[in-house]
Amino acid sequence: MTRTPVNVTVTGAAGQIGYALLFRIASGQLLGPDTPVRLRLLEITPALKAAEGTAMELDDCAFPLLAGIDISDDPRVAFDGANVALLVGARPRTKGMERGDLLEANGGIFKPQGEAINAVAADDIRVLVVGNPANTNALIAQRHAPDVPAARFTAMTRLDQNRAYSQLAKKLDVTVNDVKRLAIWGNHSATQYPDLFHAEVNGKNAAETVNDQKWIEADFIPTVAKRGAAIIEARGASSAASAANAAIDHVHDWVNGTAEGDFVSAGVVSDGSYGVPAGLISSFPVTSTGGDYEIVQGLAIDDFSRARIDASVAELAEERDAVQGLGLI
Ligand SMILES: NC(=O)C1=CN([C@@H]2O[C@H](COP(=O)(O)OP(=O)(O)OC[C@H]3O[C@@H](n4cnc5c(N)ncnc54)[C@H](O)[C@@H]3O)[C@@H](O)[C@H]2O)C=CC1
Ligand SMILES: O=C([O-])CC(=O)C(=O)O
Repeated sequence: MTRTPVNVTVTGAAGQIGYALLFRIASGQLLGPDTPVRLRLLEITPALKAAEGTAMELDDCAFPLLAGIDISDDPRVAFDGANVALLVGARPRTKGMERGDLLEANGGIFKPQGEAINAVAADDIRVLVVGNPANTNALIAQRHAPDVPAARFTAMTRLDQNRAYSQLAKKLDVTVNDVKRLAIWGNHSATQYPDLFHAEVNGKNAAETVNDQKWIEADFIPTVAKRGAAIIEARGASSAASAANAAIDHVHDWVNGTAEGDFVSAGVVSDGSYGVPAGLISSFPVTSTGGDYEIVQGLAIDDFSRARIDASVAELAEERDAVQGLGLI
């Protein structure tokens, strides 16, 4: 192996997504079969021992691409020289916690992490925020990294996209390989808008192929938007392997490029496209060439889609105002 290893920092490494994610990164699925990786794991102090256990298992896999593992509870150490950062660790909502409390607790995590990325990460750093509320946590981190191009901070809505692919494929009795250009708009929350009106199934418009507006409104959209809650209800724990899988998809396509003629979903900093206020981190249809996600331009938005996008973006603006009110950005 002659290439210099890529430094991949993963926060929340001892958590359940971390456990599903690290082995796939180390096996080459994140960056490709020719790219060695060095893992930098960030955990809170009480979870360091568990992270060490996971590192022992990673060693025991003898992955040819894994050039080393470092573990730390200090963001300035864990993000030092990071080329890719997956911000998974977050403060989950617990009983009796108000939304403001949740935003404040996460501000206490994502503000210092943004500052550390600004101070010590590599110049080509690319950040994916998975920890919820993902879009607003990404916004907090981005605002505390003024020297890093804003476009390098993204939030994960790829799991929502993958869920939408499966639901549509089942409905039409096709495979996910027949589906293209199915994107999520807005927030990674129950207000998100999975858009069938620009999606294609075997080259034909997906909404027209479904030809069932009632199913789209009463079944498809709520099923995708509330899938996370349904998994928690069924599994007694939130999505982990599927979330890790989506994180792999997101970074893989960002770095290696999206397929010609297709687009994917990612929470990226708005430039004002489609009336989404500039600066919000909102999900859009995006393509990547040359290592940059760019918002797909020129899609016609009808009244139905407009109302859905506006509702989710309004929620993002509320979250931004709340963290602004708390002095977090
Ligand atoms: N965007 C998306 O599509 C999805 C997001 N999520 C979110 O991902 C996050 C992680 O989920 P799980 O792994 O299941 O949770 P988990 O609770 O199993 O693991 C979280 C880990 O983060 C660590 N952590 C907490 N604060 C930290 C800090 N300041 N620095 C480093 N590590 C820290 C904890 O010690 C814990 O090990 C949650 O916020 C969850 O809601 C989950 C599924 C999908
Ligand atoms: O609500 C959660 O913690 C899990 C989540 O984001 C999802 O599964 O989409």
